[in-house]
Amino acid sequence: MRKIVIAGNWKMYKTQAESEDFLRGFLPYLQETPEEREVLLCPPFTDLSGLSRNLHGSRVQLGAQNVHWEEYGAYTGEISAPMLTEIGVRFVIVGHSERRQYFGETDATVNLRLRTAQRFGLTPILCVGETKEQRDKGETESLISLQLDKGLVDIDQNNLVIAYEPIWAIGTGDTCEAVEANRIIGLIRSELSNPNVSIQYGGSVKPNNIDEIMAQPEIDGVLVGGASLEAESFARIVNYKLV
Ligand SMILES: O=C[C@H](O)COP(=O)(O)O
Repeated sequence: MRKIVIAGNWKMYKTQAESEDFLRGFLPYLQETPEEREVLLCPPFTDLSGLSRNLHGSRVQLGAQNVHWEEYGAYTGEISAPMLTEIGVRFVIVGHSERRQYFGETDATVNLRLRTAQRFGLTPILCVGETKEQRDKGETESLISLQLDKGLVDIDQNNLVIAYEPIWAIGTGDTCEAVEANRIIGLIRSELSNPNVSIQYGGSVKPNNIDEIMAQPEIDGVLVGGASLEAESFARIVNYKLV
């Protein structure tokens, strides 16, 4: 049985005080959320401890936006898996296109981070996706295959979420057609040894397109950036309607 995982990736937004404000507005909406939907917030590192305390006893899980592959060491600016698990973090985003684009993340380092996340009991969310240029050249399928082949070496597919995020759809308002996202996610699934891995769509998911996206049979959730920053908008996404 594939799980529905709906995650908000706050990227580099929200101070600790702002994150607490968000929570006060957001939590009441979860009374309407069907039990089987897993709800996840991935805030900046500085918000994790405070949110972890405030989320105690709630159904919202916490995710980090990155994790280093070593358990500890002289790696200025990085964060380790035990530091995250100690404060109640359960998920971690790995290989987001912004990490690949701005911080030199490669499929090889993505694989190292995935391995370490799993070794310490975190569930990684592996992000894959193509640029506009790669899509225009017809390279989408081969590029994603390569990202999966290299990223998933020796990875346990029983403790994994994948997010398909076409880079041209991130933060642009230019959502990938739901049917096309469904097609690519179906292709991703066909390359996995475990067909029950939850596969999310990410890229300009909004309250006005969530119902159509979640109506697609291959799509098991969403990874939401901008629209997860405001309580009411993320609540509408989490409480999507079955159409
Ligand atoms: O991780 C989330 C994605 O990058 C999507 O961001 P967005 O919803 O602002 O397009």
